[in-house]
Amino acid sequence: MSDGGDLWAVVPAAGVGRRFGADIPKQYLPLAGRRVIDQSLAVLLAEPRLRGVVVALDPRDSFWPQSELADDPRVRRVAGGAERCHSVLNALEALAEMAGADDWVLVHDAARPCLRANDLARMIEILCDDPVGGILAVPVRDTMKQADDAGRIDATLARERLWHAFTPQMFRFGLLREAIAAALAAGVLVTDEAAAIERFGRAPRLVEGQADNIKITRPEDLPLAEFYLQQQGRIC
Ligand SMILES: Nc1ccn([C@@H]2O[C@H](COP(=O)(O)OP(=O)(O)OP(=O)(O)O)[C@@H](O)[C@H]2O)c(=O)n1
Ligand SMILES: C[C@](O)(CO)[C@H](O)COP(=O)(O)O
Repeated sequence: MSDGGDLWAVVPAAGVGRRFGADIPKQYLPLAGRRVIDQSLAVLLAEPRLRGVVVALDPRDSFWPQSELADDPRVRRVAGGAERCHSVLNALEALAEMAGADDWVLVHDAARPCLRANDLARMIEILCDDPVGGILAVPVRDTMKQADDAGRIDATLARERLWHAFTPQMFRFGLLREAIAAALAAGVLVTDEAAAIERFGRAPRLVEGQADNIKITRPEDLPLAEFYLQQQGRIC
């Protein structure tokens, strides 16, 4: 990296895919000739500045050994935790043996296989000189409503300042490890890394990316991801 620090990745992949409802965890479903997780890892490992990846897996995971990247020397595995934030912290603790406090870490969901290499490269170039770090994100396009407890509209939000937070989310290793540990110690189960950084009074940068960097969450997301990967010419 331009400042002399190294770049690492953490991939949370220990989820069970409850909302997807498949008979195997969604990160192991077939997608465009590979598996979801291998699509996501392949984009990261193709980034020449990346030193290594720590993948957080369910300790009961029996699917990982079949991954085409399981034997890649740049990939280490660690046990995930009950929630995504626990999995990320476990991976950061494992990374502590290799990463310095000022190294950069980007956290990318295994369930986001459509990340574009040029979005990743541009995000790294923009953030590597940033004093805080930031996230890949997309501005909201629809009018956004806030619901009351009865399922009725109780506010229309000013959408000009609303963004969808995606991954990767990229921060300095020391700051990120401390921020997530502090959030968990306070009982705050942050759903993304930026929320932990915000709790520290820092303002992560929003880096606009492509809207096709979707997270595979529900069944209808898989054919959409297949279409997006076809559009990107990434069908194997
Ligand atoms: N305890 C957990 C939960 C989730 N994840 C990972 O975090 C990413 C985003 O999480 P999500 O889409 O919520 O995945 P699941 O938790 O599997 O989905 P669900 O909530 O529907 O069970 C996924 O790559 C998932 O594997 C993780 O590493 N550890
Ligand atoms: C990290 C994330 O993908 C950013 O949008 C999202 O918060 C993950 O949420 P999930 O409920 O763990 O899928």
